[in-house]
Amino acid sequence: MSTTREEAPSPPRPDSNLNALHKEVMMTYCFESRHQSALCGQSPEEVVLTNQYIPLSIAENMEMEGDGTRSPNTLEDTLRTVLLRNRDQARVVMMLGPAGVGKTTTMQKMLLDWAGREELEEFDFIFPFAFRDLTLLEQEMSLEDFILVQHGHFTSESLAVILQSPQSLLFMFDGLEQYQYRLESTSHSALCTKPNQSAPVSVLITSLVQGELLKGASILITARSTASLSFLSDIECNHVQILGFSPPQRKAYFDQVFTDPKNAEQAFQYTEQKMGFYGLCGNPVFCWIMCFLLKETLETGDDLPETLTQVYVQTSASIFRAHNLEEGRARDLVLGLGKMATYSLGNSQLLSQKDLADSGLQQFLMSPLLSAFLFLYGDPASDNCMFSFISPIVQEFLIALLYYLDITWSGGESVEVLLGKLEGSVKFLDVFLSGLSDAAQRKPLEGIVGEFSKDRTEGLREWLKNTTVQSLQFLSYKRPLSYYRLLHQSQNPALVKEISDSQAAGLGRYYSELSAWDSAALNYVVMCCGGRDELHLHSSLNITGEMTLHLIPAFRLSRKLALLQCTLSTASYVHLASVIHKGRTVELDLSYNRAMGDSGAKALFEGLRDCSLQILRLPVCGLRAACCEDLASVLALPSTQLHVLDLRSNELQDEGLIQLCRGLRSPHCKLQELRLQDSGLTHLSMEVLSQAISDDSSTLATLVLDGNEVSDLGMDWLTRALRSSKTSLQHLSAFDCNLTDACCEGLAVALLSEGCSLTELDLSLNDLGDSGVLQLCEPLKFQGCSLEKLRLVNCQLSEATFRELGAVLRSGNSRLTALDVGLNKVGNTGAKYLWQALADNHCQLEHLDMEMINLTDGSLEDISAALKANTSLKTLVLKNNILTDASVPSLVQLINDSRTIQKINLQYNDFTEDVFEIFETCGRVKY
Ligand SMILES: Nc1ncnc2c1ncn2[C@@H]1O[C@H](COP(=O)(O)OP(=O)(O)OP(=O)(O)O)[C@@H](O)[C@H]1O
Repeated sequence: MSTTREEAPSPPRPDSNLNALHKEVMMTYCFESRHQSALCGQSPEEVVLTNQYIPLSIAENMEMEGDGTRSPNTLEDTLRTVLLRNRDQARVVMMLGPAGVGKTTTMQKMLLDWAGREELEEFDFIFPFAFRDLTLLEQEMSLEDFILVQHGHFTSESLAVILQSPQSLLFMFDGLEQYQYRLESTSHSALCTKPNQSAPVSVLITSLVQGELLKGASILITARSTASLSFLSDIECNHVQILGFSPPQRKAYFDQVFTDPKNAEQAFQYTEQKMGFYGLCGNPVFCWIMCFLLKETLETGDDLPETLTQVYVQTSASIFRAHNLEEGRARDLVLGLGKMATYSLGNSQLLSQKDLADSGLQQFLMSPLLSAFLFLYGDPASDNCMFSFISPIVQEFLIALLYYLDITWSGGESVEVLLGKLEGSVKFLDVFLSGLSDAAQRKPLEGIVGEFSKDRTEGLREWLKNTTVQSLQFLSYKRPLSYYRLLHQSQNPALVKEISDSQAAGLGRYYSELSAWDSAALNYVVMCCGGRDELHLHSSLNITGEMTLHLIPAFRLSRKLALLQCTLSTASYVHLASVIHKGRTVELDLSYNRAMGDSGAKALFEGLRDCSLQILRLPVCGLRAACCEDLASVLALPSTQLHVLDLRSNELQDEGLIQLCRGLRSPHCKLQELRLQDSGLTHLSMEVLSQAISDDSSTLATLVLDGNEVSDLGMDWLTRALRSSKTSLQHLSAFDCNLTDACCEGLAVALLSEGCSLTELDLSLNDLGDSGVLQLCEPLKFQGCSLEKLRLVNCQLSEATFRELGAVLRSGNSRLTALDVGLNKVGNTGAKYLWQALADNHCQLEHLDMEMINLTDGSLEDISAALKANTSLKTLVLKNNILTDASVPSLVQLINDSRTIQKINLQYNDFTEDVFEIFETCGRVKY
C-alpha cells in the first residue's frame, strides 16, 4: 500500500499573456460612458483616469476583526479587506449607497487600479458588468457564453481554463436597480453548477452568488438600496454602506475643482452653511453642481443660491442658456422630460426609445441638451438605445416644473392629490413645488421655458398656508416642522406672517426630534414673524452645533428659551452662551438635558458673564461639584441679574454647595430662589449655607432642600439662620430630609424669633411624630409667628397632633391659610378636630389637604357642619380615603351650597360608577 496521499491535480494555470491582454482591455473598459453635464459631473472613468478620485467614507458599522480592532473605514480599504479576507470562501460584497454617491466610480477605480497592476493582485481576472447591459440579454446561455458576450477577447478554450480557478476571479456587477429581471433566492436544484450549463442570465448570477457555480469566486455588487436583496438572504454577505464625502473630503473636492484657493474656500463654506442641512453635501454629484454654480456666480457676481430650488433652477437655466434653445422648444423639452420622469417613477428606471417617443421627446434625440438630463446607453439611432434620468432629484425637479407648466397634466389634480399619489417614491418634490411657487426663485427658468401657471402657484401657496395652520391647530407636533421646511423653501415672509397671525400660540412650541434642516426652517419662520417671546423645543435628542448655529438668530429674539429633555452637543452650549451673552433672554430652561454635564455647563456659564438672564433652570442635567465654582463666580458678578436658580437632581454634593455659597455670599448676588432637591447634600454643607443666608446682603427668599440628608444636625444650622434678623428667607422646604423630633424645638424657637420671616414651611416625609409637631404648634398660636403655609404630610402624626392643630386654627392668632396633613392615619376621630376648627369663625384656612387619613362615611356629619359654617376654605383634598357612594349626595350638595369652595378632590375613594352622574352635576368636584 502506498503511504503518500494522492494529490489532486492542480488546475492548469492560464496563459500569462492572456492575463496581460485582459488587463490591457480592462484599462479601456468603462462602466458608464457619458457626457459631462452641469447636473451629473464628470464621468466615473474621467474622474479616475485624470486622478481626480477622492476617497469616500462609509458607515461605521463594519464588524470587528478577530483581534478586536475595527476595520479600516475608508471605502477602498474596506472593500480590499473584505474581498481578500478568508480566501477559501466565496466572498459576496454588496456596495450600497444612494444615487450619485460614487458606487460606479469606485468600481471603475478598483478595475483600473487592478489593470494597472497596483491593487488586488490576488485576482488573476476581474470581470466587470453593468446590470443595465444585462437587461438586453433575454435568451438562456451558459456562464461561458455570458462572459464571452461581454468580453470578446477570450476564446471558449482559454475561458474554460480560466474558470477552473474560481478563487482567482472577481465578478463586478454595477447598478442592480437597472436590471429588469428580479434576482430570486431560487432552490438549489434550479441553480446552475457548471460553466457550460445554460440558464437565464438571472439564474447564472444567482448561482454565482449562492456559490453553486464557480464556488470560491468573489462577487461585488452595487445597489442604491436594500429593497431588492432578498436573493442574498441565505448566504453570508458583507454590506458596505457608502456615505459619500466627509467634510474634509468635500473640502479636498472643492480645492480640486476651483483653481483659486480663495474661491474654493468661499464656495466650500457657503455650501456647508446654506446647503448643509439638506443632507446632500456628502454626495459627489451635488458637490459638483455647487462647484459649477458657484464658479459661475462668483465670476458674474450674480446672486448666490439660498435654497435647493434655486440650485436646480439656476443650474438648469445655465444649461439651457448654453444651448440657446428657443422658448417654445425649451418648454416642449421640459414638458416631455417631466412626463417621462413621472412615468419612470412608477415603472422602470431604465427607459426605452418607445418611452422617449411617448413623452414627445423623439425630436430631441440627437440634441446634446437631452443628455444634460438623461444618460443615454448605446447608439441613439438604434432601437436598443436605453435611457435613465441622471438622478432621482433631477427627476423630481422636472416633475415639479411639469406641474406648473401644464395644468391639464394628470387630470389637473391638486398638489395634495399629487403628493399623496407619489408619497414614498419622492423626496424633494414638495420642496421644489414650494420653491417654484416663489416668483423670484423661478424667474431664471421662466425666462427660458415660459410662464408658470398662476392658478397653480397661487394654489400651492393656499395649500401650504392651510396645511400649516391645520397642523398647528391640531397640535400634531411633528408635522408643522415639515411645513416650515416648505415655507423656508418658498421664501415668502408675507405667507409666514399670515400663518403666524392666525396661529400665534402654536408657533413657539416644537415637540419632536429636530434635524438640521428643521432648525434652519424654524429659524426662518421665527425670523419672518420678528421673533417669539417664548421658544420651546422639547425632546430633541441630537441637537448639534450646526443646528444651534442655524437657530441663533431666532434664539436671540426670544425672552424665554426652553429646551427641555434635549441632548445638546458641547458646541451647542457654546452657541447658546453666545445667544445669552449681551442678549435679551431672561429665562433659560434646560431641564432634563441629562448629557450636559459639567463641561456643557461650563461652556454655558461663559455666556452668563454679561447677560439679562434672571431665571436659569438646570434640573437633571448631570451636573457635579466641578461646575459650581464657575457658577459661584457668575453669581458674584456685579452685572448678574440671576434671581432664580434651579439645580434640582444633580449630584452637587456638599463640596458643590460649599463652592456655590461663595457666590451666594457675594454682595452682588441677587438670587431669590434656590432649588437644590436631591443634590446629595448632608448636614456638612448646612453650616456654610446657613451663613450665606444670614448675611446682610442675602436676598434668598426660597430655599428647597427636599430629598437631601439634611438631618437634625443640618436643620439646627438652618434654624440659626432663621433666627437671624438678616435672613430674608420666606419659604423653606425640607421634604424627606431625614429629620426627627429632635430638630423641632430649635425650629419652634426660630419661628417665634423676631427676625424670622418664614411664611411657608414644608417638613413632609420626615419622622417628626407627635412629640416633634406638638412643639411646633406652640409658636403657631402666637400672633408674631408669620407662618401661613405648613405641610406635614406623612410625618407619623396621630390624633394628639390633630387636636393641637385644631386648637391652633381656632386660637384666632394663627395666620395659617394652608395646611397639608395627608398620609397621617388619624381616621375620623383625628380629622374631627380639624372639621371643628373649620366650623370656627377664627379659622382662616383656604386650603386643607387630608389625603389618605382613613376617613370614612362616619365623618360626614362633621364634614357637613364644618362646610356649612366655614367661609374661608377654597380647596379641600380628601382623595385616597374610604368614603363611599352613601356620602356622595350630601357632599355634592354641600359643595353646591358653598360660596367659597372652588375645588374638592375626592379621587380614589370607594365610589362606584353609579354616583358619577351626581358628581357631574357639580363642576367643582374632581373624582
Ligand atoms: N470618489 C470620487 N471622487 C471624485 N468624484 C466622484 C467620486 N465618486 C463619484 N464622483 C463623481 O460623482 C459622479 C457620480 O458617481 P457614480 O456614478 O459613481 O455614483 P453612483 O453611486 O454609481 O450613482 P448611481 O446609483 O446613480 O449609479 C461621478 O460621475 C463623479 O463625477
